[in-house]
Amino acid sequence: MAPKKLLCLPSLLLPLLTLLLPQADTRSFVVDPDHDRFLLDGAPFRYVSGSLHYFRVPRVLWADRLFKMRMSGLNAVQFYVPWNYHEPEPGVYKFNGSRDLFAFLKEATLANLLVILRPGPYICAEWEMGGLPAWLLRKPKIHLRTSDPDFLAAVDSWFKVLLPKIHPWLYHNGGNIISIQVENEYGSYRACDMSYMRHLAGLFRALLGDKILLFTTDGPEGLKCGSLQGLYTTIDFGPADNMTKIFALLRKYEPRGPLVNSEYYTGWLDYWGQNHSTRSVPAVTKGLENMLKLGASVNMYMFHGGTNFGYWNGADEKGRFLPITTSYDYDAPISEAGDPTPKLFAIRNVISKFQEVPLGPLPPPSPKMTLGPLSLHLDGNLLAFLDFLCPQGPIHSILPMTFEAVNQDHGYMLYRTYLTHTVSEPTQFWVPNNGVHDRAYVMVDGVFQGVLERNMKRNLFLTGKKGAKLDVLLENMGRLSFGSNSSDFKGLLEPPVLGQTVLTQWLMFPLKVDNLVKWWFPNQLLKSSHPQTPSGPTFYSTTFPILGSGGDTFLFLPGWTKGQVWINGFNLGRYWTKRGPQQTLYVPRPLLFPRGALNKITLLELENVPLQPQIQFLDRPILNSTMHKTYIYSLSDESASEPMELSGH
Ligand SMILES: CCCCNC(=S)N1C[C@H](O)[C@@H](O)[C@@H](O)[C@H]1CO
Repeated sequence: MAPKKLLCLPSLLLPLLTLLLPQADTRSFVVDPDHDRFLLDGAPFRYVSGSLHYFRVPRVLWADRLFKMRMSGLNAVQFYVPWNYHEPEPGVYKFNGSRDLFAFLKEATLANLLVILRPGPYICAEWEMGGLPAWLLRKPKIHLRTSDPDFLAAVDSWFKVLLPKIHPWLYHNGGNIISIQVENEYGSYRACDMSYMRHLAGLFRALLGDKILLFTTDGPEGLKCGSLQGLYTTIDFGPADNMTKIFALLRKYEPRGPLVNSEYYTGWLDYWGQNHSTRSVPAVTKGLENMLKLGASVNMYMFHGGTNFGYWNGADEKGRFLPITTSYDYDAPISEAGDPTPKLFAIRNVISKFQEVPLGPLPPPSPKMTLGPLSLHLDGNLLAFLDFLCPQGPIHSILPMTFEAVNQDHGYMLYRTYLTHTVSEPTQFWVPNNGVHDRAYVMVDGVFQGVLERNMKRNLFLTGKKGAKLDVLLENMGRLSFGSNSSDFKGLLEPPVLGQTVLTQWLMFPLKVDNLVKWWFPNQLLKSSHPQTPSGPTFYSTTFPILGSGGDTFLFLPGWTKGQVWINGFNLGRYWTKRGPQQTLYVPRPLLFPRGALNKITLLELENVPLQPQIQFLDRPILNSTMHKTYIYSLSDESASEPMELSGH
């Protein structure tokens, strides 16, 4: 829906008003190379922008977050468009509800914020597969982010749907989008395929016209392969980097025009199993002030981080596979729960030295709610619900198949085989070539045997009788979102080995866990009386009313190990209490039914539950639990069963 023109005014007023308002054909946002600045409608302009990802914030909270950004003194908001969030299957497009990109654009307009749009196709962002759809990997030999014809065909098809919808929102067409980024830090990717970048630039020009400012963003080391003639070159760096040196390097690629830092890091991302990341207020504000003094335009990454709900977190590879946490708080100026922080007020103070900030106070932190402890009851082992989790039945194959090969993009898949001989002595069970992507929960005849984990836990020992059922639940912990030199396929990538026997003849059960939680459990009048061995993948739940008017809250799962949480059918994301550093999950108030109605919480605990299966809702987050162990896997030792513990407290 294009922005509404002023067509509803009485006809006598319209001619007068249109004389006063800048007309679409006089609206412009351009580079002024003679004065190293931007011009907005012909007047000198510098943007002070912040990143907020609509796909990490419930739609009902978009206006609140954008208002707080405006009140912080920002005049623009920068955000990505994740391709996989909007095209879940080839040719199936979703722009409704929490995916309504155009409603978000309208909210940004209402907040009086200009927009810097970054539609990819790759976005990184610690998002699942960097925003690329997993269904691309159904062609296993595809070369992502290159001029591979299969990749370009999918990219063209997507952008021929998206970019015409963006066109009316361009600033010179009456919208609020002032610039658009092509790809994302392409110079950090190994391919350096300039025909790919030229293809994208041509496609963007063909679909968006020749007036919109197109740009690239790269780190200092990526400018060579990331920049392209005809696209304005911008750079990204953080508070600890040498601004003078980096901007001097940028000038080699963009000798004239405004200096632009498209990602000034106000904080940083968190990985499960690593300590919580922070960036100090003085360091962030000092760097910001130095850039503003130079007249640079700056986008702060992130200004509000939000949450990786569901299965949407990505991962990095730094010596080993590192999944990103559910919280994307990022130590950003606006906290994950939407609260202004001291960092926000310090940044607002810096901005006020250079340009007007809106008068009036920032809204106070939102009301918070505490509740509990609440006891959860056992619904049953995951295996007890297999018929409902995989209604179409299993797929049979001699060798195990990947998630992508069976069209299961996210979540969980059960692999089942039957022992062809009895193993009476504890016998090593492992998957060659680090082939568990990413975590496996192993059962024999329904009895939990333990966990295998990519890079971290390569084998376990088990016994079993001939004909026993060997079940391996595979968890996809999120596909690599950065720097991956190969496609991150998920599942059992190799046939497992038991002792000296390569196990073949597998049944694959792609599991629709969200459907079970949303549609089957709520209709269960009587509690299912499944045989209970409360260990391994197991569902627990309870219902609860909120007290008073409720508020934002933080789910705390003391003693639980690792799993997934749903509240009223909404997939809140992963928890991993045992590994940290995140110990709580943000629960936005709008997810909870008001007083008088019952809310339902369901947990899928993958390993072991506490003696008291209880949960609590706290009024504050715990994101920085000191890591009790720093794990490292000795890459040389293929059969190492346990990672070495580098430090214990
Ligand atoms: C560990 C390096 C992860 C690579 N990502 C980097 S450098 N970043 C640049 C990237 O463009 C952005 O999307 C974010 O991913 C950001 C980190 O938050």
